Amino acid sequence: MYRILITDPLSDQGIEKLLKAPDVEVVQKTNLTPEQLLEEIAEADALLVRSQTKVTAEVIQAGKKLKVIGRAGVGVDNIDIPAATSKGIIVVNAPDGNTISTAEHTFAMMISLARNIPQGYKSTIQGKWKRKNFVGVELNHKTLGIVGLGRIGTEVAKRAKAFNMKVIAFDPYLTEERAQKIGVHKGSVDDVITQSDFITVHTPLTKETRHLINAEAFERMKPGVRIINCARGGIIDEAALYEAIQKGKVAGAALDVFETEPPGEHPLFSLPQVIATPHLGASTREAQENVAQDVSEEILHILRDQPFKNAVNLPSIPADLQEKLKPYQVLAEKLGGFAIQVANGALDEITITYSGELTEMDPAPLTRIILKGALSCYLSDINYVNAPYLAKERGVRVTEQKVSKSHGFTNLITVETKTDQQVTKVAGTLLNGLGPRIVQIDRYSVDVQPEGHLLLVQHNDRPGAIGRVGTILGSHDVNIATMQVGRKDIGGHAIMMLTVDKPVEETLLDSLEELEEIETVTAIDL
Ligand SMILES: NC(=O)c1ccc[n+]([C@@H]2O[C@H](COP(=O)([O-])OP(=O)(O)OC[C@H]3O[C@@H](n4cnc5c(N)ncnc54)[C@H](O)[C@@H]3O)[C@@H](O)[C@H]2O)c1
Ligand SMILES: O=C(O)CC[C@@H](O)C(=O)O
Repeated sequence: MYRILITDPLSDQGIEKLLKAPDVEVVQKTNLTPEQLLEEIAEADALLVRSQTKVTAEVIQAGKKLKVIGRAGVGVDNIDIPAATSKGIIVVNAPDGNTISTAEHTFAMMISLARNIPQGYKSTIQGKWKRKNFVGVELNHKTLGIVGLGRIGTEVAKRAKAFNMKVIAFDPYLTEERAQKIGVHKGSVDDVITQSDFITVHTPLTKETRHLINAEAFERMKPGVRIINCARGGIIDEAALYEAIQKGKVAGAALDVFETEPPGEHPLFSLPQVIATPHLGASTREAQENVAQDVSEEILHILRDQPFKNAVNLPSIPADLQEKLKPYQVLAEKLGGFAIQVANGALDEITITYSGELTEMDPAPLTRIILKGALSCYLSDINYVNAPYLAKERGVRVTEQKVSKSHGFTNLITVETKTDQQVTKVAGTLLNGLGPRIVQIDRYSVDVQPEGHLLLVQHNDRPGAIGRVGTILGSHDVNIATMQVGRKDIGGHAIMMLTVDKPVEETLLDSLEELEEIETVTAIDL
């Protein structure tokens, strides 16, 4: 039974799938204090939040069983992503479900701002009739500058076109082709800042976007410009905005989000040119149902070990690629485990080479699996999410490459490990109908099923060596299931690769290493 803790208000229809799932217990507790949250999270397999709950490193650390954090919405700035990644916890969001609602809210704010609707409403219901105080401006033929032409920015642009506005957009990923398709002018931040009558921001809050709209930007704007922020507080410098409105440079601002939320008695609210809503962009019945539904499905998929798509801390893999890579998963994980166990010393570097048909696809997901297989020999709590992170944290350099030459195999994965003592190379393939095989250990060709308990014996090729190894195994009651021998020259260095029926004890390894012709013996468990 999976325990899913929900700590912000969510649509009941949206979480219906969770409520009905036979393998899930849903615990809904909103308005928890930080101490209560630490207590509740201890037993949870999944945490589901909106933007209110602050999922700090401390909360993540307290989530002993936590596998996934779901955010019913886009922005994940209330979740400590690096802390989740380092603990191997997947963070999923619902990026599409509230796009339209937020774009519509942005538009509602822009029209309200242009026509002084909130101010006019307030005055009218106070019994006044001050028509000349609330003369507005048309959107028709005005220039709208959009910073961030992602999902919401694009929907805002489309609506602006319907209002006959000229749209200039800046987004580092905007191509000329896409701009033309949407019907916007691709510009620089400077173009947006200097040419717009209305400016709306639709980026996440990042190091680059924090105070992107600041005092210096306000200086360069057209007099009478109007500003809208329905993305994240902090993209606009609120103190600079206050100054710019006071000076008459900015005619007004419509804010749905604030540097601190809730903003309390903010100085901006003393200005009649400022209109505000309490982070309502995504607050529609439809959006809340969509995001809760999307994220609930993702959480169920993750808990049940099924494919999922919107992980924030794991690259998403297109469905067709997932299908192609699926058969290689076992090979990749076993090969990683095998490679690390035959490598002596402290690991410095892993080079993974993909050959044959694997060169025709993006093998990056397999690299994560190989790293997971390798590092789980030393580290607990490792998974596909944190494997690359933990490798990097431990100073292990990981290189991924593709080469066409596959030594006669349809597909081949070679893992070369470099430690402070040696370089070791192992290669594996997926044999049609037969499953994964290890086919190379250093210079030697082998054909080993990477499964169960294995013994790699490095020795000098002398008559009787194989027999003596067999006798010692027998005397320790260890049955040999399969055995292969590889050598390059008669009487030279050779290897034996044995599959045995039970784990090999340290005392047995010592007895084998006492044999004169034996160089090293390595037990491998897969
Ligand atoms: N007010 C609300 O209730 C509400 C609701 C939903 C989303 N949001 C917020 O709206 C924002 C946009 O959401 P979205 O779904 O469109 O996200 P998105 O990821 O689809 O789009 C964001 C865009 O910003 C661009 N960008 C990033 N850094 C940039 C920079 N320095 N300069 C210019 N562009 C930059 C990206 O390339 C991307 O195209 C997010 O911050 C999200 O959290 C707010
Ligand atoms: O949960 C909310 O209503 C806010 C959502 C919004 O800020 C988001 O980033 O998706």
